[in-house]
Amino acid sequence: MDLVDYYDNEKFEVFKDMVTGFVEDSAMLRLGDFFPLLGFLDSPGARARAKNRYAKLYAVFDGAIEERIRLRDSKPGYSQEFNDALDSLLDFVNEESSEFSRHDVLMLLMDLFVVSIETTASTLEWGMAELMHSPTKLHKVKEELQQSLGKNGEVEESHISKLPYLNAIMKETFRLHPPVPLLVPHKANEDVELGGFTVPKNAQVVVNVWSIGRDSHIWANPNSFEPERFLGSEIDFKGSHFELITFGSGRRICPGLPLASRTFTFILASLLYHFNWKVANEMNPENIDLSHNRGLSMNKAQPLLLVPIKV
Ligand code: HEM
Repeated sequence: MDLVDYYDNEKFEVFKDMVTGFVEDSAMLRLGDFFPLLGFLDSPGARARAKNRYAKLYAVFDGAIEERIRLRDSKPGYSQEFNDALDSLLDFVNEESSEFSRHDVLMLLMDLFVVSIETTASTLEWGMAELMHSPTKLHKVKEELQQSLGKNGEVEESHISKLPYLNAIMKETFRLHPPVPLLVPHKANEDVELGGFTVPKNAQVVVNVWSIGRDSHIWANPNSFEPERFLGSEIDFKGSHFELITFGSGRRICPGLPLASRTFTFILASLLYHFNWKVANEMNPENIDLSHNRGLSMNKAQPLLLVPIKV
């Protein structure tokens, strides 16, 4: 399903603005959602703005589904012209006694495109920014790639598990820059004793993974980007090491974890193996701004502007 035309920059920009605008407005909304008492601090109109953006995104996906259904209906024996995820999902809806509806397809696509794009893109931007800011680490990962892939190789998924430094960079990026810093609100099913406190039944529980990632009782030099800390370490982000739960843990752990981690490493490896990079506007890499934006989303305050140089 093509929501943006790769060669139509304008259409791409419109869609990108819709997604980023929706995420920004939702992040602003969240203060009152997480801490009801602080709801009065929420920007007036933010909820209405987010609703409006949501409605626009909804219309884009609804339109794309409608168009595909029309195409399928107009061609008897439609032979899956696109043969993509949307075709498979619609086939599934059409199966006899299927409990999966067209509305479910729409919601799934919204999750896939909105939740997954922003989170993965944000961590990739942070990973690149941290590496540009630390030339020795950048050099180290490029060397690892060169040694593993040789001179004229192609990055394949099968290479990734054999690149320990690249994997350590991913974990370090997830630790320092979790794109969902407070996870999503959970509710206690029953009274729970936790670290000497009682969490009463039905209490809303907010987990601050951002501060866990920067806790000096857990991590040495917590604010510093040091992928080396993960070399030879068992700590992973798959939900059983509570010092690194960027994707949550337990039953509601992010279902996109396998896709996100593969996408992160694959794209980062490809960008670093095939290109050298310099910061735009002749800026010294040491001066890259590494601050987060205001609000509760953890995007970079200033977008990272880099110029690729083909290797
Ligand atoms: C770096 C990338 C990502 C991060 C850090 C991330 C993180 C998270 C977190 C923290 C949650 C809430 C977990 C909780 O309840 O405690 C979540 C939920 C979710 N994520 Fe992700 N995510 C990422 C990418 C993705 C991708 C690629 C997809 C889809 C392909 C995805 C789909 C979802 C969905 C559908 C939920 C809701 C699950 C539920 O409510 O049971 N995420 N994610």
